Amino acid sequence: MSVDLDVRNVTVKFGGITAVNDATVYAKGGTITGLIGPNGAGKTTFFNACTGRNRPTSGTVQLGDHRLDGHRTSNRAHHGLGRTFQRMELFESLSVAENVRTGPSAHFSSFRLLGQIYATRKEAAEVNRRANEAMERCGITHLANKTVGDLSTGHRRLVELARAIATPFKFLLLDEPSSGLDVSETHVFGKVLTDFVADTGTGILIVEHDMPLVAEICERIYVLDFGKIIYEGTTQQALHSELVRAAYLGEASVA
Ligand SMILES: Nc1ncnc2c1ncn2[C@@H]1O[C@H](COP(=O)(O)OP(=O)(O)OP(=O)(O)O)[C@@H](O)[C@H]1O
Repeated sequence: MSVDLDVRNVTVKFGGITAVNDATVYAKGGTITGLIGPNGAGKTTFFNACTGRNRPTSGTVQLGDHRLDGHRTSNRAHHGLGRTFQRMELFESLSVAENVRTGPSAHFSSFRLLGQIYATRKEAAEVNRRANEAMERCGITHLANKTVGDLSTGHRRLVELARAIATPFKFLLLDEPSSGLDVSETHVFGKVLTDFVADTGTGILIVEHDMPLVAEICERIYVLDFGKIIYEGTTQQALHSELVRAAYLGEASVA
């Protein structure tokens, strides 16, 4: 079942800086929504406000029927809000399969009173099943036993994505997930995302600087500039908006 992410009037301040200013974003489940904007516009801060990593001075965050604001980060993940980070946070010395399994394994253990200690056999089998399916979806099954520290950036990005999609999240926030990929790797990455969303109904809100990828995969786009949402519309509308071009896309925009 798809759930929507409904974030309203979020403001985040760091001392005298207003990093996010009264931002409202509605991202529909089962689709990919883009959040774009220049460096320093407040995109990561907005994600952190959604996941509870920082404390907004105002605003609400709702996932489906659940109000998440006021909850700790772990509780928000428990309710199905997942994220990836701009800088990959993988376990370098573990294998690809072990890295991917940490996602669902940590998620399931958060539902148990005694945490990691008493995983049932059924649960371990489900973790394996999910990890194998995610690795297959991401085309990295052949790398399952390789050490992550030995992989290329492109493969590491796919491991990170596999870990996120192996976890039973209802909605994913992806922070510049294609950073460091070449053009053909980015195309493959985009296809994995669109297939995943279409097959599972999971919603994605993606922060991305790669405009061809945004144009290819996003249904709607929000544009942040100096902490404010300055534009919201379909991807085609956004790419042809004078306001968006002036604020962000400049001359090097995609048609
Ligand atoms: N912990 C912090 N303390 C103080 N200022 C911060 C903090 N985090 C972010 N900022 C400031 O808030 C503003 C928004 O930063 P943020 O990282 O959210 O932008 P961004 O759009 O994600 O940028 P980029 O595209 O470069 O990742 C910037 O001016 C940044 O310097």
